[in-house]
Amino acid sequence: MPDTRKRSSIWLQFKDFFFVLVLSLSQFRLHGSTGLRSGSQANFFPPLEDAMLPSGSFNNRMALITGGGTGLGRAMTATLSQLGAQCIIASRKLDVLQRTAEEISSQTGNKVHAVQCDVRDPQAVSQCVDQIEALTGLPDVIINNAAGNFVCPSERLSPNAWKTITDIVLNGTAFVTLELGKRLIQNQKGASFLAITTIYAESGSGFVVPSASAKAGVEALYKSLAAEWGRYGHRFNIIQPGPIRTKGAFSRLDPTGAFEKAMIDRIPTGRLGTPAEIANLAAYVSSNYASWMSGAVIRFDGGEYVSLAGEFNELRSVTPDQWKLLEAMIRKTKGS
Ligand SMILES: CC/C=C\C/C=C\C=C\C(=O)SCCNC(=O)CCNC(=O)[C@H](O)C(C)(C)COP(=O)(O)OP(=O)(O)OC[C@H]1O[C@@H](n2cnc3c(N)ncnc32)[C@H](O)[C@@H]1OP(=O)(O)O
Ligand SMILES: NC(=O)C1=CN([C@@H]2O[C@H](COP(=O)(O)OP(=O)(O)OC[C@H]3O[C@@H](n4cnc5c(N)ncnc54)[C@H](OP(=O)(O)O)[C@@H]3O)[C@@H](O)[C@H]2O)C=CC1
Repeated sequence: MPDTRKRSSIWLQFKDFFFVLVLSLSQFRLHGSTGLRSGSQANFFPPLEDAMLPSGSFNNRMALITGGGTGLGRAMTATLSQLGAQCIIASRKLDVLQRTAEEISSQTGNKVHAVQCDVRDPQAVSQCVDQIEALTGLPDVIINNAAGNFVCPSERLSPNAWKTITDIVLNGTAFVTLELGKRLIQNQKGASFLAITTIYAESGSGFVVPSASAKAGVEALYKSLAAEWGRYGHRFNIIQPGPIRTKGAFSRLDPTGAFEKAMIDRIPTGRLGTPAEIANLAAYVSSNYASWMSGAVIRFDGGEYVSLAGEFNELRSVTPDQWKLLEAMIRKTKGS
């Protein structure tokens, strides 16, 4: 490469790096390391953080939460445990699971068990279910929450990148669901199955194509089993969350923090969701208060999906004075 082109390419790379750095620092200054930013209309929609169901709603019930050591799975575990459930949390990192289990158990007084399991491996899933049967018996509540994801242009995805995400999300959910489903059927015990997907499972989305494809598969799996396995006492439901700040999701989907403002601007309720809010919804769907709910797909996103979908929604930024002008122009039109 000639010297001048080499120098200009290095300068471009430096400029990109500098841009990302400035962006990240400005995000940090604005929001601190953990703070939530929100639009002014968020004042209308304050998040309630306390458990919604009556205490004891999950007494004598066993709940398995995959990916329960972190983020949303951790919040769901905390809520179910607070409501009386004995919880089992399962994922790859045993140290993380054990720390979460101890913290939640000590707060709620109800035992939380930590079981190591890579949901991509059907043999590991079967052994994990053996362990669960020995610890608590088969669960009454199963929440398939474990997932993997990162933003990446599809032309940069390797076959293994595709396989990794689809294995965790679609195959992992299928292995856990089928293994437990079969054993529950054999034992004539009913259960509530809940899958956590995402709003783009329905629309598809560029730059997260393996996740979108796998989550759509999970939704097909759960709707199909809702129809087939009701006769065995099983319910299957789906929650599609919009953006809720967790380290796992935001570090992989919005690494610089630049995307967050755009998300909040388009969410009609003016803010991100909170882990406690989705935990309350998951608890309700998994509880006997929802025993007539099966095959449901619940979008829980502050209105983000419809906001993205409506062709004219950008007109929100038109001011009252501009509307006067627009209306006058439209009224002046005669005929076609
Ligand atoms: C802002 C939020 C708004 C909305 C959110 C909406 C939806 C959110 C959905 C979610 O699911 S968020 C949850 C996110 N949480 C996680 O992803 C946690 C678990 N993730 C992981 O453990 C890793 O990130 C993992 C998914 C990559 C899996 O780790 P593992 O160790 O098994 O894989 P490897 O590191 O060996 O990678 C496998 C394969 O993928 C390629 N790869 C990894 N990262 C990237 C990347 N950023 N870009 C491109 N490719 C990547 C990696 O190179 C390997 O492929 P090769 O072997 O090199 O071909
Ligand atoms: N936060 C958000 O804005 C949104 C999240 N979601 C969904 O919510 C759920 C929770 O995500 P969130 O809490 O944000 O992110 P996290 O990264 O905190 O949670 C993902 C969990 O999955 C576990 N996991 C990953 N790979 C495997 C594996 N192979 N086997 C077993 N467990 C695994 C991880 O544990 P470990 O590393 O120990 O294996 C981790 O606890 C996911 O299904 C995600 O798709 C959907 C829409 C929006």
